[in-house]
Amino acid sequence: MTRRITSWHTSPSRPRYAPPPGAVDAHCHVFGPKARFPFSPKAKYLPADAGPDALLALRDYLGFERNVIVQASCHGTDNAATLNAIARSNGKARGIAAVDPAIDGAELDTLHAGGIRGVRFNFLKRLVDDAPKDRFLEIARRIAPLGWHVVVYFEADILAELRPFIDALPVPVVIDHMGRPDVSQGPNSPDMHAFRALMESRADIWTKVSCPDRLDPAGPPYADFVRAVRPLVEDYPDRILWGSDWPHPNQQAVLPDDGTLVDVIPEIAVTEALRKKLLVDNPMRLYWPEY
Ligand SMILES: O=C(O)/C=C(\CC(=O)C(=O)O)C(=O)O
Repeated sequence: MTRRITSWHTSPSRPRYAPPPGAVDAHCHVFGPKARFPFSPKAKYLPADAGPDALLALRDYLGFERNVIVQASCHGTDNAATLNAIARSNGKARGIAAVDPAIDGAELDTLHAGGIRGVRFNFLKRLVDDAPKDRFLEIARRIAPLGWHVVVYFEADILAELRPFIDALPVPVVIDHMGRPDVSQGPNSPDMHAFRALMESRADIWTKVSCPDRLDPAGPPYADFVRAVRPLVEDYPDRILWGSDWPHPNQQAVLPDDGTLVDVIPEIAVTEALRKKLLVDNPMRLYWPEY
């Protein structure tokens, strides 16, 4: 693995849809820059640099005000690149870390001071070597006093197996990309039923209604994604978040156009009130509760 990959569009279109003032892109990443923030020896992909300058420029270009930067697996449990990007944002970014179970209280406090508000548990076998549930539960117990939450990333085929683990998490839970359902099966598919059962199981589970590019291989205008996801937005308006997923790790086969992704927002959240919850009120409640 030596060739560094570019998974993002270098000249995305300008979206037709203008997000409301204060809009938050609640799922994005940074890669490096590698010279300062080397990738993990265990990284499953080796991306080109996609650092804070590019992220913040894209934020402005797309009409957003804030970012939630999620530690990408290529940086392992060294959160320095994510912390650097948060520090560069002038208070307009917060983050989600990946941590080792051995992390001590002082290190957690340092992460909190640097803008981290949760940890991510990644269950995708192509991205991580192991995902030890018992150790993840230990971490979740450790972060509870900080008021943090956990972000869980998995694919639909392991949701049933993960349910006891998710049920046992003692802090709020955010599910990435709705647990990657097969959206081509529509809004009433077995995947969507299982996911809705999870959303019903407790009041503090949230989800990101994001990544049409990953979930809908038919591509723009992502009609299957819109058909499957719109009812979810309407049924859980206070527990949904949206994220661009820039720089789209591993999406180099078909580079997603970020402007087109933003234009999906009014298709899944069809009223101004829903869009304000999705893009402003909900992420602010979770990531900037002091406002
Ligand atoms: O960020 C995403 O949504 C998805 C990823 C990458 C990732 O999560 C990581 O590297 O940590 C993926 O599916 O390859």
